[in-house]
Amino acid sequence: MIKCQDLVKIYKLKNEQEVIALQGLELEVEKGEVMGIIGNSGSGKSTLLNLLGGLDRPTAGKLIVDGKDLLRLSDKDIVKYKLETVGFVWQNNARNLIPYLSVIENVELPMLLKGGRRKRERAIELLEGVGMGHRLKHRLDQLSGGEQQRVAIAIALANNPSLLLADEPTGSVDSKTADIILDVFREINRSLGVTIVVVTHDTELMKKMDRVVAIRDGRTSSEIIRRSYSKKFSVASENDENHERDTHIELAVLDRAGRVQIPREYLEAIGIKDMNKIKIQLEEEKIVLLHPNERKTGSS
Ligand SMILES: Nc1ncnc2c1ncn2[C@@H]1O[C@H](COP(=O)(O)OP(=O)(O)OP(=O)(O)O)[C@@H](O)[C@H]1O
Repeated sequence: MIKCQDLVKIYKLKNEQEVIALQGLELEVEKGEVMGIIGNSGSGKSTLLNLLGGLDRPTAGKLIVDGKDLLRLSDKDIVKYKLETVGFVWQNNARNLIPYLSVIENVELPMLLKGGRRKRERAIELLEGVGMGHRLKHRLDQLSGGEQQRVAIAIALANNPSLLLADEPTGSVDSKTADIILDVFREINRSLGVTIVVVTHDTELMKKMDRVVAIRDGRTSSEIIRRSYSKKFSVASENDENHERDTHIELAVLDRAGRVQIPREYLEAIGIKDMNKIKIQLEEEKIVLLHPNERKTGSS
């Protein structure tokens, strides 16, 4: 569904300076996955979401979504892509909903823009699907935060997108509401087969994703994969016991040049700080990383 290879995004600032927001990001997302993206502030999460959503263009690399090459699409095709292939749910509801329209009119609007038919029936169907069938005539300020998010999901689904992108969809609601929103995502994923990519800081939300990809400094650095999911897609071997702690495994991402990003905490645990070299040894079937002054292997 999504293939990013060596994806680069450089923002040019007015004073001629450049910001490298993504520097060779690698990511593949299967059709029908529910995937999370995590990362520190400034790591490039929103930049990635904007590129996936066709709101901004990559600087270099490869970005294919649903068979469309986003580096090569014409401006006209990008408009079509935004209307037909992707749906967005933002944290900020002012961005999701038009305040002076009713709930049902908000859901009808994207269909109107696309020139679709059966708008009213489909809008009702969608709103019932997200548990908002009883609030059709309400306006934005008459809904709770969680209700607004559910309407936002219905709007995002209006034109039957194959990809749903959500930026911190539970960022401004309590944990119970966050749970309900996540259930809505799961349900639409199951019933409509929509691929869902969610940027989140919410650790509870992360636990419920098939896969969570961590971005560090504009690169994919590691992946946390649910065991049931890893079995389904055979991405990792395992000798597991069905223990709560064991339901996820973490894999570091290895790019085609053989680069791996090692989490700072791991480096600091072996005394590596402000250094640009590390000792690397091959031991039987293991690659061991050591402090440059370490003489014999043992800790890594
Ligand atoms: N329009 C822009 N112009 C210039 N620089 C930008 C622009 N948008 C983002 N950046 C920079 O690109 C880098 C990545 O930003 P991005 O917003 O993608 O990070 P993020 O991981 O989403 O952060 P946060 O969690 O704080 O939203 C940052 O250094 C940011 O300052």
